[in-house]
Amino acid sequence: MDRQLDKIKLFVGNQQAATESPKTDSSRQTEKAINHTQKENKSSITQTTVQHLTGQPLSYKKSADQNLPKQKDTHYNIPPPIQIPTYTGNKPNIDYQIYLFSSQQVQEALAILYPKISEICNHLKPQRERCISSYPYRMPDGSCNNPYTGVLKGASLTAQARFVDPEYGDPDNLGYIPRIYGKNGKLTSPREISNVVLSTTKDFRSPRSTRYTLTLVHFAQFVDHDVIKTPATKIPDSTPNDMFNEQKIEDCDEDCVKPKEHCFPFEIPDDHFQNEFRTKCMHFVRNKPAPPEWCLPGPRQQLNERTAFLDLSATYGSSQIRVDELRQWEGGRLNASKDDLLPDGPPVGDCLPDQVCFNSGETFSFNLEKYVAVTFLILGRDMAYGSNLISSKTGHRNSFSAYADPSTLNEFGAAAFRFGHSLVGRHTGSMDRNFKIKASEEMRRDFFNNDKMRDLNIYGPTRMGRWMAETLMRKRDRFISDQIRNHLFETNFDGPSDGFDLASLNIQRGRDHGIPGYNKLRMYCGLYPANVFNIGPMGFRDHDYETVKKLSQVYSHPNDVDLFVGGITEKPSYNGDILGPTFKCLIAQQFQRYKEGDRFFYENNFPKTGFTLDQLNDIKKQTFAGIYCRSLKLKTIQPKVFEKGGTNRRLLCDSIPSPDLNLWKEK
Ligand code: HEM
Ligand SMILES: [Ca+2]
Repeated sequence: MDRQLDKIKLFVGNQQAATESPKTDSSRQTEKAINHTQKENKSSITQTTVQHLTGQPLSYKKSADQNLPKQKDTHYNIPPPIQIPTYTGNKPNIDYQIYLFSSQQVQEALAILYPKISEICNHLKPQRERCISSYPYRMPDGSCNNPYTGVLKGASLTAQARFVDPEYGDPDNLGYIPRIYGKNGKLTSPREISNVVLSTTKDFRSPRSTRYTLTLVHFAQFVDHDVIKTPATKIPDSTPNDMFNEQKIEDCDEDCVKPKEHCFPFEIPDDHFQNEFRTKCMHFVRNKPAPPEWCLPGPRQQLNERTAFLDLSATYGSSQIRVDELRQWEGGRLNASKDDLLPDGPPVGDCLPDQVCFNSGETFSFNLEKYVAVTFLILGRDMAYGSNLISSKTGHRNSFSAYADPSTLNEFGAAAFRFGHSLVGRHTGSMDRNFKIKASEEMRRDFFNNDKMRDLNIYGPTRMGRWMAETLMRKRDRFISDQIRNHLFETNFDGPSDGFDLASLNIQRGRDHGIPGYNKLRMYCGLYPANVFNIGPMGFRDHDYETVKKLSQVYSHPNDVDLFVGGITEKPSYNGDILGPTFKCLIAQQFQRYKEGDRFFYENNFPKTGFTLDQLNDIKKQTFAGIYCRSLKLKTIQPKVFEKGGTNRRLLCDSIPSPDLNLWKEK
């Protein structure tokens, strides 16, 4: 560890620390390499990049000559599903093979040095672990999945990709200023948009789906946490001996007009948020900028802390350190507490100050997942087939392409896959073994609170699992439950609300990331953009009249409509579908990339890294219901847990297939 610290000090220019430490051959080599690169690279990094990368704030006041983001040529062609990476053109003259930093070093260095990315950018272009293409397993940080065209494709701590170029608010479109201007001036406050377009009332709440259960909602959330986690900007601790500590930024709600560096607060109109706890300005911290590809000048990008691959990194962690921490080191098992819950962890997780937090890669662990099943339901039959996402019933099928880029896309994480926020209801509940309600409470008491998971008498995973499998989710529509739209992270349960609004955060997050308007992404998908606020052929073809009227109250031009708002308010493509066409297109393309960009995708027939035919066919027999039975120790469950009704009646768990572990015995 000490040696690693020394190397990291070296990155920040702490020469004294570097000379005092005992040097190994490799650290000498690294030092030499860094000096060499510094010389080589000086000319290729412009002043603009450095300013951009250090996140220098500019005033948010619009200058007189500030032009609106330039409109690019519109096109109606459906783009090719996979973008060929452009790794050839601008590659600076650096021998990347020299940099054999481990993923741990990369993580530690990034943690210390943010937001001073410019300083590390030249040094950290790691060839993480040396790639051996015959190594049969995934690397914990996702590196080396593609040893042919990019060893870091899809790896944790790389920049999120994009469908289309970002549109920020500063004249050079570099991202000092988030997207704050629309066609006719400043964009409306996210909270106002949320109040007008996305709110429920006491008398009107989103209707329930007639088919899909809450298991689908929270499994989709689990998938989301496997493929993306975008870190917020934090202040590195200035104490020289405690460089690993980062401080959360807490005071972003002081000034909405001239916000502090890294802050992007938004105005709150006259509503119940204005009370003794809150000012007129909602706290919001910008997400961390990511080192751009090859450290070349370019607009601000955002990081992904998770591996983009569907590799259960939410359970196992996205780095070697996390994986090692979570293992029992006996019998190939993960750590667990005595009740088979996750093990207790340090008080740094997402839990209340007086609670014992759980320790996991992310969240409660399942062992074998069928991601494909859920994409099928979310995307609908047409899109799932069209995007090569359907698995055959038996047998191998190669889908890997060395040119596919599996990185999670910014528009997917900041907008499209947040569609799940519309499916969330109002309660957390539990059911007894007869699937009768045992208890239920408003969800607002449960944010960061793990009491219900630990309460094995009334709630606990088993009873909550039954409740999720039996309870229908809300329809995906423009109504977001007041539990997350007014009471997110609330602490003052009985007095005036001091909660957040998740819908506003989604809108503001899109602007923080420079996500262009809804129309831009429609055009990317080959769909007609809306030019006027009506539902005719020139207008919002995929919306209903009432919704378009509301959009026109808060946006002065259709091009201004935020992607999250435009997508979440679309009508479903077909009767019975969950999504409308725009989110369907973006999510389908993302999942196609996850599949085709993953050398370890379970159906691939590659010697050494693939499953044998018997193993694969056995995996294909498994269902999520089986995982429910075994993980939650259930007696009965319906065979399709994401759905309810029809012929999908509850069965004894004994009749649901279990994996044959003999197939995995080393011979
Ligand atoms: C009660 C349920 C949920 C709560 C309380 C919740 C809360 C949150 C919060 C607080 C954020 C960060 C907002 C920001 O500042 O940008 C977030 C992000 C996100 N949520 Fe949810 N969410 C829930 C359910 C879901 C579901 C069901 C899905 C998907 C099906 C989903 C998908 C996402 C995605 C993709 C992100 C972006 C993640 C990232 O970039 O790090 N969420 N959610
Ligand atoms: Ca992952």
